[in-house]
Parts: sequence; C-alpha cells; structure tokens
Amino acid sequence: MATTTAHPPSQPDPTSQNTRLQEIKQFDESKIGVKGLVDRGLTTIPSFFIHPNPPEQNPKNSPAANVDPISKLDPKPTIPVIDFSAPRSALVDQLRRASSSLGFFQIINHSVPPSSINKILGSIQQFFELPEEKKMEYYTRDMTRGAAYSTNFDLYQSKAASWRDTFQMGLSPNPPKWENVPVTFREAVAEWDKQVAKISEEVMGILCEGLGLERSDDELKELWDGRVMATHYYPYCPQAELTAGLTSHTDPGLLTVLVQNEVLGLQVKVGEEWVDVVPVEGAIVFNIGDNFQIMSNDQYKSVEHRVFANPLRNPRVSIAVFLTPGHRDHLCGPFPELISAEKPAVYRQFTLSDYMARFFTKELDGKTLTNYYRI
Ligand SMILES: O=C(O)CCC(=O)C(=O)O
Ligand SMILES: [Fe+2]
Repeated sequence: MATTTAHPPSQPDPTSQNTRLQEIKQFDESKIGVKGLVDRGLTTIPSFFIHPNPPEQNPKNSPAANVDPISKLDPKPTIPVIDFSAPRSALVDQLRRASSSLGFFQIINHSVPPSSINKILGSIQQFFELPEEKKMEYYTRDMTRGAAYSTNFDLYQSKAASWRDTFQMGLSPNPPKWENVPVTFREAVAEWDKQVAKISEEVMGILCEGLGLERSDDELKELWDGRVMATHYYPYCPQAELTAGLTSHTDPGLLTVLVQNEVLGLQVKVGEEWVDVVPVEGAIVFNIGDNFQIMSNDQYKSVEHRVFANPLRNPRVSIAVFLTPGHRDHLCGPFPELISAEKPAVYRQFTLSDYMARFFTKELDGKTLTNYYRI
C-alpha cells in the first residue's frame, strides 16, 4: 500500500516544528547560553543549531593581510590594513577605495591605545566567563532594559541557531541603563565608548570627505551619535563544521567599529568568495552599514559578512559598536549633494525607526535591507 504523508515534503512537519520550538524554549529558559552547554561537556550540539549550509573556514586564505586589494601580483582580495598615521589626503583616498569596493578596512597606528582595546576585550571576556548564576541575572530578551545578554537575538526567527552568546547595550544618544550592566565592566564600557566616539569622528570625517561632502563636525556628529554595542562570545564548538558563529548579514547604521581578539572567525563576502578579516594586534576594523550605502547613493558598499563557529578551545571575543543617526524619526536618504541628473537618487527616504523595526523582525540570515528602500 502506498503510504500517505499527512504533509507534503516541502511543508515543515508541525510535530517536529513543535519539538524544535520546545527545545529552543527549554534552552533559552535555562539562561546558560552556548557557553553553558560547552561547560557541561556536551560533545554533540542540539539539532536546532545545525545549519543546512554551515560556513566553512577558508583554508585558502593566507594571513598576509597587508596586501593591496586590487594588486595584480596577488589577485586574491584581502581586507586592507591602513596605516592611519599617513597624510590625510592618502587616507581619504584609501578609505574611499576600501569603502567603495570591499566595504571593510582595518586601521593601525591610530589614536586608540592598545591598552584600551585589550581592557574592553578582557572585561567582556570576563563577563562571559562569570559563574553561571551571576551571569543569568542579565539574560533577557526584553530590549526595554537597554542592556541584555542572550544567545542569538533572532533565536526564535532563524532557521538554525548560531554558536554565540551576546551582550548588547545602548550607549548613545540616551545614556546607558547602567543598572542593567554588570558592575565589572561598567567602567571599561564607558571608557571604550569615549574611544569609539573619538576615532569615529575622525573616520566619519574622512569618509564624508571621500564623498566630497562639506559638513561641520557638529553636522557630522548628528549622523553617528546613536551608538549600540554588541559584544560577542564564541566559545569552542564541538561540532563547528555543522553550525555557524554568526550567519551572513549586513549591518544596520552608517558604520560599524569592531575589535576582535586573536581568534580568527570573521569573513567578508567578496564576489563569490569569503575572505577572512585576519586579527591584527591593536587594529580597529570598520565596515560600511546599510544606512551609509543608502546615504552615499550606492558609492559606499554595505557588504555581507559572517563568522564561522569556533573550532578552537580559545574563545573568540569581538565587540561591535553600530553608529546610527541619533534621531530615529528624522528622514534619511541619499545626501542631496550626491544626487544629480546623471546620478538620480536610487533610494527613497525613510526613518531609522522604520528601518530598525524591519531589521529586528527579520531573521538575521539573508539579504540586506537596502533593497527594500531601493527605488
Ligand atoms: O564577531 C564579529 O567579528 C562580527 C560581529 C558582527 O558582524 C555584528 O555584530 O554585526
Ligand atoms: Fe555585522
């Protein structure tokens, strides 16, 4: 007798969907994070972490990071490492070239002391390595708390979960809700925010000059004085080849300022290839976000990136600060100076509130939201 399947194969089976949801809920309510699973000596990962096409480490990537991305001698693209002590005109040119092609660059010899970078990375790592019962107090999906620790903000929306825990908090324009931030890293976060604001002012000035925009410092500041920090902890994964650390996405906002410890993981999509952002001691990584691609009328590129699950015993730690306009209800769209008869606006205007609402209700994995606003 021919077997009848109650549900066509293309439809998810509601029973297994239900079981999956129960497993996710149980894990989420345990508040132990993926770090907690590793600490329990787990050797196989729960099935809801298994990705159909997990990102692989790219064995072809060489750690030679300081290579011109368009050099003929090395056709393989690499993320440029730019010496920030170079003359301004050279920086304008180099940052513009990187932002118009790969959408990512690292800077070295900048004004942020290596000790500040090490301090913030160290104190974030310390938080994730606190005894479980201390850390649990901060585990929540309630974003009104202004600061929250959880595993994957899109845990309930994504097709597969990723092997990563995150502590996220708002920094500006509203003051941080310090009462919801662990005492152990309040001071380090406040200091890091100052450093990020200082270096962002310099980098945003250079990037806007690269577009030929003339703006005062105060006008520029309005573009990026909204700041949200996401700190990520990627513990060892016993089956790293089956899952991801962070699925492919583009960032919201104008610019992302990122520091990472020495453990490799971040990759950028260049054509059909994935290129490592090789950790460089003391470097700060910047990438163009969707809002800058839109405001620059497509001159700067917001590029997909991802993190592979960590196969090493050393945890990977990264700290991203997303810069957005401070006023979420002001209209944003392409800069008027960049619109002409030859180059009409390719995006319509929108508010950041609208953008963010869409960003947080979609699964992280997937295409950039820029296309939603494209004319
Ligand atoms: O962990 C990383 O290096 C990348 C983080 C990232 O892409 C993000 O938070 O948007
Ligand atoms: Fe990102």
